[in-house]
Amino acid sequence: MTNAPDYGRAFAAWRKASETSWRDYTRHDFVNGLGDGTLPRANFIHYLIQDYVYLIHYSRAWALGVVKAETLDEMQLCSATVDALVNGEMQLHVQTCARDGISEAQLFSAAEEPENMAYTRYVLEAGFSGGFLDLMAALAPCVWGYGEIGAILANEGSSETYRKWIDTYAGDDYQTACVNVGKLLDQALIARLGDDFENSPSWPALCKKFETATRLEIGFWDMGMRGA
Ligand SMILES: Cc1ncc(CO)c(N)n1
Repeated sequence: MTNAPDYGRAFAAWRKASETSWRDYTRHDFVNGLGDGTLPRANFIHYLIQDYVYLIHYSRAWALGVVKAETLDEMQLCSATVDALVNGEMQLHVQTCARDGISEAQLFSAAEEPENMAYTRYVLEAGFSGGFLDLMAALAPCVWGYGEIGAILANEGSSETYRKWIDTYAGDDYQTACVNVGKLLDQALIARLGDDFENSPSWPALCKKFETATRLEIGFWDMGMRGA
């Protein structure tokens, strides 16, 4: 069993507060199928097309972080994340799909599954109606969950079939992004809620947003298992 990664204090606290959902997310059958190569290729491609659409809206939500930020550090983290998503992670999707004969135009215009729409619109709404921390609590399970899953599969995966996907999330660039998000979130929480942020009256509502987004990640994997 791989240990929890060290992405900081907020990560450890939120992860623990959502323990059961977090386990169901990071140890989902879809994840196991990526690790041992038993996930059917058709399910993977359907997932990847949906994930491309997901990342479009997820990038918009990080861009909203630039709007909601209150310090230059926060603006830098959010704008760097938009860059990493749009110019980095999404290339995996474009290249992998291109090898299966799916063009970028097809990816961009793919019909969005309800589970996909529910997740990204939930995150955007958390940002529209709330402050920077509300948005971050809803954005965080995506970043850190795939970081943890990448680390688990790099250690425990037994197949080469989905190696490129695994390496994207287990790799240094992505793991460094997880650590940087963790550092900045710890700072943002301390600046707004005080050093003892886990005991602030605002904390439970943030935990709830984190867990809701985690449940929506489980729904996203369920969608992937169901297939097209
Ligand atoms: C649904 C989902 N969650 C997290 C990530 C990681 O960025 C992703 N690409 N897709």
